[in-house]
Amino acid sequence: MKATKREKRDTTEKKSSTKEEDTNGLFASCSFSDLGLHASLCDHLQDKMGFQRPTKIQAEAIPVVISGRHALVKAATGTGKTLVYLAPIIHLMQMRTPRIDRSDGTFALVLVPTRELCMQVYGIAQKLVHRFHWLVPGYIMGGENRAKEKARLRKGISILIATPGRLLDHLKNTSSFNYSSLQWIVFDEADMILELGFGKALEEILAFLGSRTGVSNQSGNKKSDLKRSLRQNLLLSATLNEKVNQLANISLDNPVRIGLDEMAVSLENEELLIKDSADTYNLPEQLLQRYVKVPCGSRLSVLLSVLKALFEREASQKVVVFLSTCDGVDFHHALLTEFELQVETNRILKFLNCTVLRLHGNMKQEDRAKAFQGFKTEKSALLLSTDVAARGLDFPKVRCIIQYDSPGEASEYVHRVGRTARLGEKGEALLFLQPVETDYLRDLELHGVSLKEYPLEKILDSFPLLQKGMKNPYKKKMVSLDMHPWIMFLQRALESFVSSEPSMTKLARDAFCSWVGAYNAHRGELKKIFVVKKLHLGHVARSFGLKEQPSLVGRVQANKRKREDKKEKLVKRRKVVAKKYLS
Ligand SMILES: Nc1ncnc2c1ncn2[C@@H]1O[C@H](COP(=O)(O)OP(=O)(O)OP(=O)(O)O)[C@@H](O)[C@H]1O
Repeated sequence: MKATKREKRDTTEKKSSTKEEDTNGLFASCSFSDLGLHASLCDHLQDKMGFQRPTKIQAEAIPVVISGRHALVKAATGTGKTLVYLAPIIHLMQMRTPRIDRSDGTFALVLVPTRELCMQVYGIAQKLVHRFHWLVPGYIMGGENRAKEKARLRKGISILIATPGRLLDHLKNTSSFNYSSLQWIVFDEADMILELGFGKALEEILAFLGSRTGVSNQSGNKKSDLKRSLRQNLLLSATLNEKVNQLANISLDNPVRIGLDEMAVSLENEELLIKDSADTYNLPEQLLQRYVKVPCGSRLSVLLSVLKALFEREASQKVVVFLSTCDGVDFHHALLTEFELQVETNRILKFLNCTVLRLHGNMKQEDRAKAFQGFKTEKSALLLSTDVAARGLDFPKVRCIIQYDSPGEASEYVHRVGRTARLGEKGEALLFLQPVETDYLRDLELHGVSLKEYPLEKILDSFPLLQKGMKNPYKKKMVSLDMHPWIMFLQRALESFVSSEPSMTKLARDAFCSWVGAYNAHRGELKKIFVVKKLHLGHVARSFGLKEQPSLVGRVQANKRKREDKKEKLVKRRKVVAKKYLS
């Protein structure tokens, strides 16, 4: 007898799931339909999206979401948390009778910290509603055209993905935005939303939408005859910690805790309390985590050498380098795109032979979107980014994460490295530290993260300069890394390249000044590890290919003025908005 399509699929599923369970233990042994999801949705997940089985976190959390309970979900990066909320919400929405119509307004709201994540979640929602054409996903976010967003909101968006600032803007100013039927609020990367300073905005948003009960300030005006259901709120992140306590308490009602062990959470005076002990983070087991100790003056040459070694080892691969500032991204992007090196007499070669992309918050929205999509689809590329790419972004097949500028808190480290080794894939991460910063390793260890040392000498010795009979003094006596012949050669070439082009020199100077500012902005305990006064600013300048240290005085004041101007403009704008809203 011929096997049916579903039987054939079941056999394939069994085979692939056994393999997956053997290799990484990430997947559950049940199927999506065992979790109670609608058959069409399960078929779509399997046939069109290639998801044969739920991951363990999906198997545990999806039934909870279907049950209607509020939930707090903590699970490692790249384990499929987006589906944890989107699949059951779509399942519940498609079941409603009468059918949801877009004119009924928004039923589910997903709040995310960044524009790129907003686009990404929207893309997944679009795929998941494929067989339920009456459900309309949409997004609103900073940088987009407000008038177009207003028009989309007027037509109706059933599943709305939003960044908090822009959502608040529409709640205040778009009267046609109908959220009277809102049933779900999801805070994806909840801790990051708060870290970005959106705490007050979230409180205002919840005041508009009704925090736990689902009684929003529009509920009374509801025109549709749909039955009002109770609100269900969900909070998710790989690093849920004590910082989300307040948000959890105003938004969640007796939540189910998933991935947070009993010891890490308590109930005090009816208030949920996530304790410091929740700060131990799970990282993908297969992720190779290393650090490299580099004196400040050689940082740039070592970065370039590591990148060259990576792309020469495997021409086709994707690498992300995290930097602390937008100016830093711009400078390194220009440098890595244009820098050439004379390897032999009359032979000049491009130093890095790969596509180099950049991403940061000061770029125009269309350039940001282009870079984000570009890095998603490229088979081989290098992405230079600030922390806008650190959270939630799912770039396929990223092989290596380099944290050239150190992250702040351990949670930032976890999310940055989480862009690789996703869903059981291989991945490696490299953290740059100066000798005076190595206490940071201890800080990471307190959060359950431990790193091995990277074999830098071996990599540097492999470059051609040494193979041509040059002596390596570095090998014989323990002199500084700055004296390694390859590093000396490269540093000279970099300095002459940066000084030969005025535009490049300007980029380097700006990047230097911003870097010092960012270094000085470390908070709390980290201020004791990253101490500007311990740095030799001349060596910092060398790490931007500058022969001399630029003056910081005028710039620091100019930056301060710029910040103050910006603040003033913001206050003015808020006043205008408030006036409009109150009148
Ligand atoms: N059941 C599944 N089977 C196969 N692939 C899956 C499954 N669930 C999710 N994925 C894929 O796994 C990848 C990671 O998913 P997702 O981005 O939701 O992870 P995450 O846990 O939210 O990560 P982060 O914490 O970094 O935001 C995505 O490419 C997604 O398409």
